[in-house]
Amino acid sequence: KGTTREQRALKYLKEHARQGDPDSVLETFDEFCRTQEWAMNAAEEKGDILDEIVRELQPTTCLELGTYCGYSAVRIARNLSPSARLITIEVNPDYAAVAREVVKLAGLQDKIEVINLDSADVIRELKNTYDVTKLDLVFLDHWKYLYIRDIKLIEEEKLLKKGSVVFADNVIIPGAPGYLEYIRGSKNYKSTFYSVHFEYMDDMKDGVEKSVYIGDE
Ligand SMILES: O=C(NCCNC(=O)c1cc(-c2ccc(F)cc2)cc(O)c1O)c1cc(O)ncn1
Ligand SMILES: [Mg+2]
Repeated sequence: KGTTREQRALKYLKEHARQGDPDSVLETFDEFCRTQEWAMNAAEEKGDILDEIVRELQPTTCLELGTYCGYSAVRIARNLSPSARLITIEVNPDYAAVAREVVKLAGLQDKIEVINLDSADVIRELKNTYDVTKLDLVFLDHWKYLYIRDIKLIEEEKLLKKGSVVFADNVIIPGAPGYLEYIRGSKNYKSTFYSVHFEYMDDMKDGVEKSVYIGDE
């Protein structure tokens, strides 16, 4: 078939989800992944924990690494306060293009900015180019071996403040080499592990890690 899985998912969303309704977009995407084709969304149990973090933290500035089709970007942004925003970075141009459409379908284009660049290059520019002072929430969901590189870069750029939350997907499957040791071994974070099912697979276990920054500003 000439189409990619991501394009087929977008087509399904456009045909079955209610325009401007984030909840409908997410429900429809979950339905697609359970009935048509699996996709690597931070869904179900992972999404519920993400919802809980956003509702409790009420973050003003959020950063997501690894947009994919925009499922978690919509999941985060639907719970943000009016002036809050989410910057989400996706290195893959095909994924980024689909994500922009999904964000538009959800009616959240004023809250979400999808950037199709390498995460490290953007992190270095967040203060100067993207007008960011501090990050209240960071969601790590991109290439797993990059989690440790990028969290160190975020610390170097002094983008975290006391209470900032770093939430990492896939710390069991595929796993994030070096990340768990680093973040659990650091005196600057208080980390909690959540055992969750792998997205859309009731017989597979994954894990997510929530780390609260307690280091110096
Ligand atoms: O950004 C890029 N991947 C998304 C990172 N996310 C993941 O890799 C990811 C993978 C899995 C996963 C786990 C087990 C399995 F059998 C299949 C997939 C689950 C997840 O929840 C993820 O988040 C990317 C850009 C590119 O150009 N080429 C290549 N990959
Ligand atoms: Mg993931």
